[in-house]
Amino acid sequence: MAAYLGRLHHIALHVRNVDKIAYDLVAKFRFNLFAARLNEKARQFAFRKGSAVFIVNERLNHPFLDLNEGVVAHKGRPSSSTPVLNEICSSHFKLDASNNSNTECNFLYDVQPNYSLDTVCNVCFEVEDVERTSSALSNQGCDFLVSPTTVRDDNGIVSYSVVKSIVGNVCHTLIDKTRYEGTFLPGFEKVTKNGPLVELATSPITHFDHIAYACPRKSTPDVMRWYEKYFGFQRFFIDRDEDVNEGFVLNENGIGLRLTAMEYWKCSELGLMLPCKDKEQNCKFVIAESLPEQGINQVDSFLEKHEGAGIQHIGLYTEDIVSTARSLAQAGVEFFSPPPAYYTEQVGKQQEMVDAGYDPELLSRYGVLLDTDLRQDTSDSVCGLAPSENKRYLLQMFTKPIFAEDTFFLELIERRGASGFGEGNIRALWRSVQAGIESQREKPEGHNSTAQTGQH
Ligand SMILES: O=C(O)C(=O)Cc1ccc(O)cc1
Repeated sequence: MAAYLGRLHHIALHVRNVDKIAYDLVAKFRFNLFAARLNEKARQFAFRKGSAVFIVNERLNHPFLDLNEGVVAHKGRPSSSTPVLNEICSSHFKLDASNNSNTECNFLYDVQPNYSLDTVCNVCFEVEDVERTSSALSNQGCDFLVSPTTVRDDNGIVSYSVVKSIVGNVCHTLIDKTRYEGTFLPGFEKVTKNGPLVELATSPITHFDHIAYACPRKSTPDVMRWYEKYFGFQRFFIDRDEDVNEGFVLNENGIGLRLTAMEYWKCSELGLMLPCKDKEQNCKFVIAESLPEQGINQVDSFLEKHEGAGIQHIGLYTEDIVSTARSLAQAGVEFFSPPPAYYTEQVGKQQEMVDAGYDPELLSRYGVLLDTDLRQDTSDSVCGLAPSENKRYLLQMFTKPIFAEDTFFLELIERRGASGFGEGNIRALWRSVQAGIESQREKPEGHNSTAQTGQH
C-alpha cells in the first residue's frame, strides 16, 4: 500500500552561498523570510509565498567563518548572517529567539547532500504518522536516508524521516507536525517583519503548481513505478492523444522531448477525489527526458551540469501572471524570451489572446505564453460543478536559471481552467530555453548569462 501523503510542506535547496538565493527570493521573487535557524551545525532560512515554502540550506562543509565574516555563532541562537541576509534581516525583519530554548542542532529535516553544486533536492510531504508510514514503506523496499526522528522545542514535537527517491539526488522528507504549535519547525527562530516591507498585491503567487524532473533517457517508466508504488501517484495525461507508454512526445524541428506527468493525490490511499476548489490539490510531477534525434537540449544540458538527474524547474502558481511578471521583472527577475514569432507569426495567436481577454502586446512585452485547452475536464461533473466554458487557458513563462551552474529555474504559471501543460507553450518554452542555452554556449568561459535587467 502506498503512503498516505498529506500536503506538500516545503521544498529544500542546498546551496554554497545562501546570501544570493535569499536575496533573489526576497528582493526579486517577493518571498517572505519568516524563519531561520543559524547555529554551528546548520544555516537554514525559510521563505514563504502563499503556501509555497522554500527552505534554503547552506552547505555545512562550507567554511563557516568565511560566510560569517568573523562572526562566531553559538548554539541555539542565531548569529549575525551574511551581508545580504543581514541587510534583509535588519531592515525588514527581526529574529525572535524566545521560543527556541530547547532544541538540539544536529538535525536538518533533510540529509546533508554532500553535493558540490547548488541543487534543489528535497520535497517534503506531511504524513499522519511518520513511524507507521516509514515502516510500511521500508517493508516494501523503500530506501530511507534518515529513519524516524523526533525533535521538540517548547512548542511541541515534530517527527520526520527522509526517503531516498529514485530520481538522482532527490529525497523526500516525510513530516508530522500535528503535535507542534510553533511557527514553523523546532529549532527555527521566527523572523518577524520589522519595517514596512511592501507586500505586493501584484505578485499573487499562491502555491507550488508542479515540479519538473530532468531524467536520463528511458528512465521514465521506473520513475513512474517508484512514485506509484510508494507514494500512490497517478498518471496525468498531458495530451488527449498521449500514448500510455510513450508519454507526451515532441520530436520535431529541433525539439526532442518526452514528458510524462504524475499527479500527487492527497487522498491516494483512499482513492478519494479531492475537493475541487482546493487549488493545492495536486502539485503535479513532470518527468522530462530528451530524445536523441534533435541535438543539444535543455534536459541533457541539465543532466550534464547538475551531474545527474534532479529537479530542473518548479512551477509557481500565480493568480495573475501579467502583474506578477511585471513586478518580478521590475525587481530584476530575468525571464527567457519566447521567440518573437510566437506572438506575430502564428496564425490566430493574437486573436486567441484577445479572446482570452489579454492584450497581445502586453503578453509579448513580458514574454508570457498563452495556450488554449479545448478539452472538457471530467472533474467538473464528478465534483458536481456545471461544466464551465469550453475554453480553458494556460499562461506560462520561465525564468532564467537561478544558480550559477545554469541548472534550476522557476516558472510562473496561471491556469484559467486548464489543468495540463499547453502543447503550444511547451514548444515555445523549449525554444526560448534552447535559445538561452545556445547563446550561453557561444559566450566565453566565465561569462555570466544572467544580467540583472529584468526587461524585455
Ligand atoms: O511546461 C512545463 O512547465 C513543463 O513542466 C513541461 C516541461 C518540462 C521540462 C522542459 O524542459 C520543458 C517543458
